[in-house]
Amino acid sequence: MKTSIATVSLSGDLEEKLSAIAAAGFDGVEIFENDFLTFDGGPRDVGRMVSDLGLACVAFQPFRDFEGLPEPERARAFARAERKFDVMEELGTKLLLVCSNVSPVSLGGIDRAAADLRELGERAAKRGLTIGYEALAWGRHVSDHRDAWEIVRRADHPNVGLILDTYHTIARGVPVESIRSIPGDRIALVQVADAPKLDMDLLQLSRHFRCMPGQGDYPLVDFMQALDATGYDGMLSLEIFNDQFRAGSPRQTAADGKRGLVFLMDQVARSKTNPRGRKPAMPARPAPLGVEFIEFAVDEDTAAQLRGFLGGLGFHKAGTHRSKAVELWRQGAVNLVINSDKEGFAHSSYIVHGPSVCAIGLRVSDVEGAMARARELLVPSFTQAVGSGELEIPAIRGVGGSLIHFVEPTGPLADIWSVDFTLSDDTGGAGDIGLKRVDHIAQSMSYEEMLTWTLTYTALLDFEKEAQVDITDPGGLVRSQALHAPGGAVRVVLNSSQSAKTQSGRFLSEFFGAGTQHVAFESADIFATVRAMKANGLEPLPIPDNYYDDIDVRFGLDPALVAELRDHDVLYDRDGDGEYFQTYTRTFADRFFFEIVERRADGGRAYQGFGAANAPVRLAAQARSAPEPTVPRR
Ligand SMILES: O=C(O)c1ccc(O)c(O)c1
Ligand SMILES: [Mg+2]
Repeated sequence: MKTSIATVSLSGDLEEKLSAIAAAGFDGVEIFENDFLTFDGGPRDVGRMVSDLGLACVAFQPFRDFEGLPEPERARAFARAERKFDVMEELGTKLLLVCSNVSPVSLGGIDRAAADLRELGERAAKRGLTIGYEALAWGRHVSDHRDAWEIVRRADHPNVGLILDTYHTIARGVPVESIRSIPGDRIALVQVADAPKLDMDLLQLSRHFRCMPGQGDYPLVDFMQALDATGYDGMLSLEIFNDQFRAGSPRQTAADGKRGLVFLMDQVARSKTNPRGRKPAMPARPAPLGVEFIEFAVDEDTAAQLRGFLGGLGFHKAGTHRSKAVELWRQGAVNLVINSDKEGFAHSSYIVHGPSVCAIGLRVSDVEGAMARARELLVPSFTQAVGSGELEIPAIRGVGGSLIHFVEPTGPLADIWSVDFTLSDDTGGAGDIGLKRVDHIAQSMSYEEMLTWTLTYTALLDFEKEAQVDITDPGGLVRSQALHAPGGAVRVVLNSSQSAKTQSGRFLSEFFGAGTQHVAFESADIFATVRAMKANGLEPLPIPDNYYDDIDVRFGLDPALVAELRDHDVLYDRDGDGEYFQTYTRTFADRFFFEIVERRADGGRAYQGFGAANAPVRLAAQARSAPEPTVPRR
């Protein structure tokens, strides 16, 4: 598969865009006219920059409002086209993208449009050039690729081809199956874009909200399967108009684009109907099986405070690292690592962010497969020297430069603890409070990063996206994207906000970047857990009475249950599968906090959400509440 991307998809000047495109490993680039017009150099200079970077110049675009015009506009359109052909000759590109006319003076009529394209094709042929015709979803008379194809077919000229764009086809609801009857050799170029399912004007949606494959909701796998049936063997070219990307890092956006295309073609190769018999370029997505550990970067002082906090939460020290200032704390199946070593990754992370979650360990079905996918998907891996006899646990870079380590149920990575740690079941603390496992991990990031991480998690591992939700924080809106592994074995919630005043926003600005903001543990009996936690001197986050008065009527709950919720500062939610109970600690060092949840099942599977309806109550309570006094009272 050869890949390309239109310059309009990235921020920066033309030079920055082109170098980002080359760095992400694309084969070609579509030059957007605006990027050319604003460039301080001639078309030959642009052509040289493109070829020096090893890129092919796939197309020059867009050429607007051409077909079906009356005179004198028609003659002027041909003159304009000749001028574009001059530029293309110097640029070194063969293909001009002609998008369907939106002008109110255009006349319509399939044969008139076909005659115009045929004449333009004839003129292009004289210069060894080709034109490709694309139906814009908001075209005046042509807004459907089936009509565009009929025009191209009737133009019947070897230098006139069809351009397909996933956005225009899918946004308009044109059946992708209609692509299967188009001959692949008449398709000049295929543009690929994803988009969120939003009920809005198609032009506005296209110009501001397109996104990389896998970041939106469009059925691109179906589109590609239909395309494969045509025999099309040309470039897949990203054309992504997106306000965030125009403002973001061109390198990050370009890498996201490449990652999205690689993941898309991986899905096509793995689908049952795979008309071209494509072979997957990497192993299948490994399943996340559980959270093996959470590692905290601290210094000596905050390590002492964290021990006290975790002790109050019922954790006990269960091991000491053989060569580093690292401790393992445990409860149920939860492993927490307190790293106060003065060297290595955790220490650098502490220097940059302060006390923080610096790494997460995920148990996955295939560590080698995860690392192989990471390479193909441009996710950087991480290694650091380990002591002799110690395990090297494969890792990739996660959110905010933190690490995601991978372990697996069998083989050398099955038991990481007995290798690097001296294990001692010194219960130390006040005793178990009933925490069983990590239920979910919530990470805060900038708005721009949210799409990057949604795509990275889902492309790399078997995570499924849930619907995005907006949550009100006293400081602004927070957008939340949940991901879950099969059976809820691992759940990750990504939060971001454009406001610097929300909890998510403050997390980023005060602590230098994105990261894990809270970890939720599962209890089998949340009320008993809260009582045990209180007995240890750790008070849950106080929840206002108004909340309980409201849920009483909202869910029609038993008054005894409402009283119990109120007494324990436990929040409540219910979905079609069951009930959810949740409570929070205050924040530790103003940086991260913990949640305790209980998921109950009505019948089959348990409640699946995260209590989104309760999040505003929690956020407001946190905004009011002082951080946890660092060492809990005993
Ligand atoms: O938004 C536009 O005008 C526009 C231009 C060229 C394209 O290829 C396209 O898909 C949209
Ligand atoms: Mg297009």
